[in-house]
Amino acid sequence: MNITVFCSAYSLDDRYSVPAAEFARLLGSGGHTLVWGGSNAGLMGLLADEVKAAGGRLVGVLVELLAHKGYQGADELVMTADLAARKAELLARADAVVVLAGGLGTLDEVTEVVELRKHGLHDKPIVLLDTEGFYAGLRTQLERMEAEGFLPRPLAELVSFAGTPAEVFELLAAAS
Ligand SMILES: C/C(=C\CNc1ncnc2c1ncn2[C@@H]1O[C@H](COP(=O)(O)O)[C@@H](O)[C@H]1O)CO
Repeated sequence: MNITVFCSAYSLDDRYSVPAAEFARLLGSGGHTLVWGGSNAGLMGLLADEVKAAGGRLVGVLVELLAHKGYQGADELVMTADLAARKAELLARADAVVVLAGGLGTLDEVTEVVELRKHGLHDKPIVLLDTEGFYAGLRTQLERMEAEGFLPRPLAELVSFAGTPAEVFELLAAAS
């Protein structure tokens, strides 16, 4: 399975880096391909290192602006002209999308893929790894949207939340 992952470009403490590394090892040892932003920065670089060490394949989707941060050792690197084209490529290449802890870049990416799913423009599963309750606030906001009529479809049809890296793969298996 090609799994597109969105996550922080910053180095984070063990609360986030340990589950991210565990997730990466499960991805690699499961014979999956990591599709990601192609960077060696922060959690993105850690993820790629661990997937590679576990025997997984790496497909990086870079944008020209950040090409100097490109990960050395990816099996495939795709260069896109701008951030919008990169987001489209990251989704096009995905069988599923997994979101680890991240900042505004990650939030932008997850919002877009959920919005596209809301409109029926793709049906790829989207799973957020809710490490340390990092996405509790986002989940509360989405549940309020659902409860108060802001969503045309049940929230459960748009996105799932996993508590552990292993649960991410259970949810992906159940969705396929
Ligand atoms: C932080 C630094 C460089 C950032 N380089 C990036 N290279 C590739 N992809 C990136 C980069 N920064 C953001 N992204 C994308 O957004 C997500 C991470 O953003 P966040 O704000 O940290 O959550 C990630 O999924 C990427 O696709 C200098 O060291």
